[in-house]
Amino acid sequence: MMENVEDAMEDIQKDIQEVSGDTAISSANVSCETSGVVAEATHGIEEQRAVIDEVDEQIIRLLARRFTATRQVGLLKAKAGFAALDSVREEHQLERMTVLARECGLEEEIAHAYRDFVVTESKKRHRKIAEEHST
Ligand SMILES: O=C(O)C(=O)C[C@]1(C(=O)O)C=C[C@@H](O)C=C1
Repeated sequence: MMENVEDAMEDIQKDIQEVSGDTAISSANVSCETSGVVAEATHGIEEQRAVIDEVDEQIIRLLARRFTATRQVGLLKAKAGFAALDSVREEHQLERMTVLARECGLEEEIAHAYRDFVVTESKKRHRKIAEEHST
């Protein structure tokens, strides 16, 4: 009887060892998987940030070019006494940018927000140029 109890205890201890060993192995696997996901995410984010930096640089260069062109338009408008706003031109721009956004898979509201920003800023500058021109 005593032997049986001892045998039973031994079996239980072996079971505990097996279970805790398995748990250690599976938690090791989980932490290995987790570090793989973290490494992949870190690498992927770095790659995309390089793309973002390149795009931002191009956008700033293009914006500088656009504002140089609109400044010339502003000067010509001021000389000729034309208004800063040309609503027909703005309507065409809106239609064109809506089509472009759709073609590129860009949300229309982003294209419209961009257009609103640049056109509003360029009109502010036109008005300032006109003021300077009249004084
Ligand atoms: O095309 C013009 O007439 C401009 O003055 C340029 C611009 C623009 O920034 O694109 C700005 C104001 C006008 O209402 C329309 C367009």
